[in-house]
Amino acid sequence: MDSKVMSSPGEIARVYKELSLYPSLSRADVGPVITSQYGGKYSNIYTEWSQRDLERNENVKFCRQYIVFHDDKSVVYSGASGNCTEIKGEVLSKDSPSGDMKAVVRESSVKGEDKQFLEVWSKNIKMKSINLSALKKHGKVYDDASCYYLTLFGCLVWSHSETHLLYVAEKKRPKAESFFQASNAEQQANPNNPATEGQFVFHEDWGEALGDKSCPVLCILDIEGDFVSVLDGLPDDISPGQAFWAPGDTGVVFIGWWHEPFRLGLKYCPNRRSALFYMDLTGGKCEQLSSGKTSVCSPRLSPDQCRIAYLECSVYGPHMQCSKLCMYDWYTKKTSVVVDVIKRPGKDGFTGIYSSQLSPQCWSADSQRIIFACPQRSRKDLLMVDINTGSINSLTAKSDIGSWCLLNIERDLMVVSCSSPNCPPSLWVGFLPGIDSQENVDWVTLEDSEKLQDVDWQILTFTPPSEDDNSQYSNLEFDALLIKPKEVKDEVKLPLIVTPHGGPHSVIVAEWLLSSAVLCRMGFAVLLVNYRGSIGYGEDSIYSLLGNVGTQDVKDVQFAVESVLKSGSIDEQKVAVSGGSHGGFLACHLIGQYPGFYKACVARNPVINMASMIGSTDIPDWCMVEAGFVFNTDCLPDAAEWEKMLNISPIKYVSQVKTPVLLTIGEDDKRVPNKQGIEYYKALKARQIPVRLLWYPGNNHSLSKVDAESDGFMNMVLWMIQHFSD
Ligand SMILES: CC(=O)N[C@@H](C)C(=O)N[C@@H](C)C(=O)N[C@@H](C)C(=O)O
Repeated sequence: MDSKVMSSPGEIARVYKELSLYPSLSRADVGPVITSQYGGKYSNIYTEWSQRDLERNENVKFCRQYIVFHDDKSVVYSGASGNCTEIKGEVLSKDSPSGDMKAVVRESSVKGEDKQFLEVWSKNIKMKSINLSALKKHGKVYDDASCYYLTLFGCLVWSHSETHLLYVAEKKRPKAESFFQASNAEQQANPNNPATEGQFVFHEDWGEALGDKSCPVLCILDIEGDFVSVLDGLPDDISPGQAFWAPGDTGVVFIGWWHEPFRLGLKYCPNRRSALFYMDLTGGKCEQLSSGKTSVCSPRLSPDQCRIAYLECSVYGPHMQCSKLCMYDWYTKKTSVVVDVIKRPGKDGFTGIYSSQLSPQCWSADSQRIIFACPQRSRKDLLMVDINTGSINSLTAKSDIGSWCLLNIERDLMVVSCSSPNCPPSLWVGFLPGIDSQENVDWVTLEDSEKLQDVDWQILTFTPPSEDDNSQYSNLEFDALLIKPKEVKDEVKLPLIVTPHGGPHSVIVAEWLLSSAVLCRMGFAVLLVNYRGSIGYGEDSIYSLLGNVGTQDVKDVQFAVESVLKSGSIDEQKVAVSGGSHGGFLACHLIGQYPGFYKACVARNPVINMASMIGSTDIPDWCMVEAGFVFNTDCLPDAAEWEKMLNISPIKYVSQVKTPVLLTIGEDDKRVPNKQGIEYYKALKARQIPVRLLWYPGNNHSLSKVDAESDGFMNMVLWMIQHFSD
C-alpha cells in the first residue's frame, strides 16, 4: 500500500519552519574558576549559537551564559545565568585568560561608512574603542574565527600578560582609484610609490567562501599604547593564520600557507602546503618549525606551555585525508607523531583522525592528553589520546547519541554539543576523568533537546559484491544512514530519497540534519550513503576512489539503494535522488547510468563535466586527483587526461537520462562554477527531458543562506512529489 506523504506546500513549510527553529552551537568558552568566600567553586560558560530566521532571511547569532558549580573534578550544580542575547556587529570576541577583560572586533557604520573597531571591555565599562579603519594600518580583520571548525586564517588572541592582542587582517593595499584622480600632492609626495595602483588590478583570493581574503597579515595591538603594529619579517611567499602567543609572549606561532605560484581554494582543502612558524618578537627572526613538505593546521599550545599539538596530512592528493596528530616540543624543538595515519581500522575499531580542526583548547589540564571529536565511520565520537603512549580511548562510543562535538575544554571541564538524526543539538558539560581512571564521563545537561518520537535512524553496513571489489584496495565496507518515520504499518511502502554526500572525501555522520528530519515528518524515508572514498573508514577507503569516481562511487550508492529496496519497506516506484557538488555529480550519474530507476533528481551545484570545470574552479587539483592523475601547478592536462575527465563525468551519460531534473545553482559559486549546471540544463533541454533550474544570486557553493536553503528545500520536495506521480 502506498504511503501518503505530506504534499501541501503550506503544511510542508509549517513543518520546515517548526524544525528549523532548533539552533546549532558554534562556540563555547569556559571562564576562570572563581572560589566563593565559602570555598565553593564555579565557572562561567559562554556559548554562541546560530539559528535560521526565516522572517529576517538570515542566520541569527546569539549568546547564552551558564554557571557551573564544581570541585575541579565533578559538576555540583549548573544552570543558565540569564536569557539569550542576539549578537550583532561582533566580528570576533575573546575574554582575557583571567576573565577580567573582553576584546571585541566590531563592525559599525559611521556616517554611512562601514568601520571596524577593536574594543576592550572591563567589567561594566568599554575601556577602549580603537577605530582600526581610521588607523589605515591594514585592511579588514579576518572574521573566520568565530566558529572554530570553520577557522582558516582568523584569530583573536590575548597575550599571556593580557597587555597585547593578536589578530589577522587583510594587508593594506594602495587605494584603488584612477591614476587621474590621485591628488597631485600625493603623487608629488610619493613619486616612486604611487598612491594608487589603478582600479583594475587582479588580486588572487583563497577561493570558495574566501573571496574577500587574499594577503593576510599578523597584527598586534598594544593595549596600553593604543598602538597597532603589522608584523613584518615573514617570508614573502607565505600567508599566515591561526596564530597564538608563544610561551612567555616572546613571539607568535602561526600556520603559514605557501601561495606561490598561485592560490588554490582553501576551504575544505586541508591539503595545501603549509608549515608551523615562530616569529620571535624580540629578535625579529622567523623560524620554520615543521618540514614544509606537508600540510599542517590547528596548532594548540599545551597548558604547561611546553608542547604544540597540530594536525598534519599530505600536500595535494585527496582533499580530505586521514591526518596525523603531531607534537612539537617547545624546549627540545623535537617533533613527534602521536597518532599516525590508519590505513585500515584495527581490532580496536579506531579508524584514524579525520578532523580538520582541533577545538580551541584540546589539552587536558595535566598536558598529557588531547581530546578531539572525530568521524568514526558514520558516527562522530569524542576521542582521548595519551601523548606518551599514543593510546586512544573513546569517551562516547557506547553512547546511543550519534554525533558529539567538543566545543572546548578548560582545566578538564569539557563543553560538548551532541545530537542524532532524531534529536536536535544539546549542550552538555562534564569533567575529563583522571589519566588512570576507568570511570566514564559524568555528563550534565545545560540545554536539552527533545527527541522526535516519530523519527527513527539506523546505520546499515554494506560489503560491495565481488565484481565491484577494488583489487588494489580490496574488502572495503561502507555504510549508509537510513532515517525514516517510526510508526509505519507493515503493508505501507515508503517513498525514498537517496542522498550521497559530496566531497567526495567527506562523510555524513549520525547528527541532527534539518532536511532529513523534515522529510521523515513528511513521510519519506531517507538514505544517506557513505560510499567507499568517504572519510572515517581508514585511508585505504579514501584512496580506493581516486581514478574511480563515476563508477565505484556510483555502484556503491546503487548497491545500497537496491539492498534497501529488498527489505520491502520502500515503494520502488517512488525513489528519488538528490545531492550537492560531488553528491550532485553522483545524482546525475545515477539517473544516467540507471535510466528510469529514479523518478526525480535534484542536484545542488553539481559537478557535471570535470573537463570543463578544471579551467574555472578554485580547486583544479581536485579534478586531476579525483580522475586519478597527479596535479602540478606548472602543468596542464594532456589530451588523455582531458578525455578521461570527460568520460567519467555525468554529461557523458546525458543521452540516457529519463529522469526529470531540478538544478539549484549558486551564482557566486567558486568551487563548482555555475556554468556546470547550465551545461547540464541545456543538454537535458535539447533532449526534451523535464528540467528546471533555480538560480540563487548572492549565494555560493553551499547554498546555505536562509533564503536559498529554505527555498531549495521546498522546491526539492515539491519537484519530487510532482514527479512521483508521473
Ligand atoms: C570534502 C570536500 O569538501 N572536498 C572539497 C574539495 C570540495 O569542496 N569538494 C566539492 C567538489 C564537494 O563535493 N563539496 C561538498 C562537500 C559539498 O557538499 O559542497
